[in-house]
Amino acid sequence: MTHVVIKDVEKTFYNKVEKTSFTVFNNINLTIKKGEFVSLLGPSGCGKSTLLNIVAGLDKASNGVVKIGTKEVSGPGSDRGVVFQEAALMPWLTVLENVTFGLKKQKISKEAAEKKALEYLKLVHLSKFVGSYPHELSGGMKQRVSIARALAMDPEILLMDEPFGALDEQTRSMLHKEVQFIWEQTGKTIIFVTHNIRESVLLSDRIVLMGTRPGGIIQEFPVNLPRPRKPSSPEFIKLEEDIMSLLAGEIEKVMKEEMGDDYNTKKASLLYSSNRNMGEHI
Ligand SMILES: Nc1ncnc2c1ncn2[C@@H]1O[C@H](COP(=O)(O)OP(=O)(O)OP(=O)(O)O)[C@@H](O)[C@H]1O
Repeated sequence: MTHVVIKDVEKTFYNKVEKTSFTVFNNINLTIKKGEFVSLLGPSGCGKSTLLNIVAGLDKASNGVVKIGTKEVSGPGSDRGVVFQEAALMPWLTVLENVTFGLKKQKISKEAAEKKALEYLKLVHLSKFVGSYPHELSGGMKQRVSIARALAMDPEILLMDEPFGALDEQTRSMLHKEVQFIWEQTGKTIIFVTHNIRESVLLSDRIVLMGTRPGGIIQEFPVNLPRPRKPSSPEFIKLEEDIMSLLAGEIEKVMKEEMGDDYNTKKASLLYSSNRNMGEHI
């Protein structure tokens, strides 16, 4: 069943002071099924976050429409929960209070809100930390609170914008397992932004590769590997390499543009072949 339809979407930013405009992408067409896990993958600046923000209703498309079911997106809504790279928890509230905070707008009793929050905190394995404050938690734990907070609102769709981008490798790997578990348990539709090829192959049903200058969808890759996936398996490595080779030119384009005279092909290939990150922090 179709869940999200992105039709002919374009985004152009206007700079009113300099009277210039910049089109991030145009003609984005994408259909996502109910319960599907889709990754938006691409080099820095290709517009992954912009597209996710348009689906979230936090930003407006310059042209085209986004529909959730039959309803056109015109702003944020409770049918979509967003998880950002930074957890953005309220430091003066406990873990439990942070999760129940968003539920206050829903017309449910305090007890029911707490029951719901506890249920999702259990799902992300934080039952022991309900009374802790954000500064007492690790980065990975904070991100799990923010996932629980989004899930407690019971959105149909979870929009995740590089949720593990700021975490160390071990924590990231643990959260990959958690997010797969959550997805299997809840059956949510997930749109997941990343520039990490391995992460996208590990998690998604389908990878939507985006390129830049001009921005758009380059290719879609269905990932038909059985779960749990093994990054060491030949099929996994083959898919990573197929994606990487397709995008090598894209990354080079971005790096050349951003580094100008400092660009060095040898250095670039060393930087990006080891972890298959596509132009992070350049
Ligand atoms: N509010 C804004 N005004 C002007 N330009 C913007 C605005 N937001 C984003 N951009 C530009 O749009 C382009 C796409 O940005 P976006 O953050 O969506 O890319 P991304 O693919 O998510 O990158 P990254 O992986 O680095 O987060 C960039 O060139 C960025 O500078």
